[in-house]
Amino acid sequence: MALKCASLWVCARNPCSNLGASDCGSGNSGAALISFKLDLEKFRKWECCRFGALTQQAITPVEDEKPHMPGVESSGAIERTRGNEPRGFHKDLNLLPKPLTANGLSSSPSDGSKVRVAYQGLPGAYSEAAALKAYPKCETVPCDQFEEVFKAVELWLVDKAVLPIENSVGGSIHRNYDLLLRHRLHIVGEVQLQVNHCLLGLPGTRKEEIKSVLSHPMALAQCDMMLCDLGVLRISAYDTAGAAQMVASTGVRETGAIASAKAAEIYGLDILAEKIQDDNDNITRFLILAREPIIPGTDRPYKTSIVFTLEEGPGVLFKALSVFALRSINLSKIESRPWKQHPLSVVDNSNEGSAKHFDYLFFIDFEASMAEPRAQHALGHLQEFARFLRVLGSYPIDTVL
Ligand SMILES: O=C(O)C(=O)C[C@]1(C(=O)O)C=C[C@@H](O)C=C1
Repeated sequence: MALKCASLWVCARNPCSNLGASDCGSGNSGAALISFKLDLEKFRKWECCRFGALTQQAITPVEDEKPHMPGVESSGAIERTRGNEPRGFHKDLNLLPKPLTANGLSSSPSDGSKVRVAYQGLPGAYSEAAALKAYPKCETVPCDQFEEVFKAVELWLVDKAVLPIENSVGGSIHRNYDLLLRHRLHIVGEVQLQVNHCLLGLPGTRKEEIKSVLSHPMALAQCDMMLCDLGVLRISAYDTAGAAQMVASTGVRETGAIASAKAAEIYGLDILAEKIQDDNDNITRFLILAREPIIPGTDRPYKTSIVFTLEEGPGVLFKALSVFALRSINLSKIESRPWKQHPLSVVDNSNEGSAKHFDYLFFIDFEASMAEPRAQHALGHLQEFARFLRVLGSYPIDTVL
């Protein structure tokens, strides 16, 4: 039976409606949210639970719908997209795709001929490279803000979104953890990307002339040592490619940008220094999001991402994590975020007065597929401690850099 699971939500103990709409979904009324007791049998059979207006519309079949699995089908995706122009070729910037803005979100969606993948930033951003690693033939759609990346998928303007979630040097991108919870998209894949930063400047500039450097805060943090050595002023930009474009358009020789070699090519800048990140192994992990979850298999290594909250009490987190240890399931990531709808608990202790505790959401990635009984049992067990539990996605691990 080929069932398509439109959404996999599990709300334990507290019904979703108690969490507030923004914790459970994207501003739709509580009626759009379904809470159900985790039924392992149904879970096993991938019983379908559908809700939300968007999922009722027909999906236009698209070419190359499956994420590209590096090493499984073909490789060299990013190189193929670089084109044949000689380095330094100065393209007409007006011909580049314009980022989506909140207004632009009302324009018509894909014609169905290609997978359209939204990302935050301008052409030449690392997020675009991540989209092309996952879908080598996709049409990439730049967006101004992360929020617009989510909206572009929710409003059917694109098929998928690519979102940076953590970096091996800079750590987690907290804003994107919060957005994952606020929206109802599903994680359908991940991309690990080696990020090699370059210092870019106007053509003919020498590195010693640079007095200030523009880039995304993550990129500035990843190149901290080099920036300290240069003794330059750091200026934040929305994305690395946007920083390169700004340097190209303002034409100030003393201002450089940290961005990719591809951004140098697109915006006609010189590469003044290469591989300037503090750690040579500078890897950013991106998530691929879609309106519908994929049906997980067991044919290759899978990862499952969940978010939950716990009751207050000694050892509760220890018990929650033990559900994975007991089944030899490896955890690859744990992140805690303030539970914004419920930031503080007041606990009355008659001897010592009342105490306030912060309430947290725990995001966990574990290395098992939801198609495996051990993963289903672990979540059934976790439900005994969790006040709220949601599966964000079960998807193939990206094993090729
Ligand atoms: O600015 C870009 O090029 C991005 O794709 C964003 C981003 C990030 O958010 O971490 C992605 C990869 C690098 O770690 C630096 C910046």
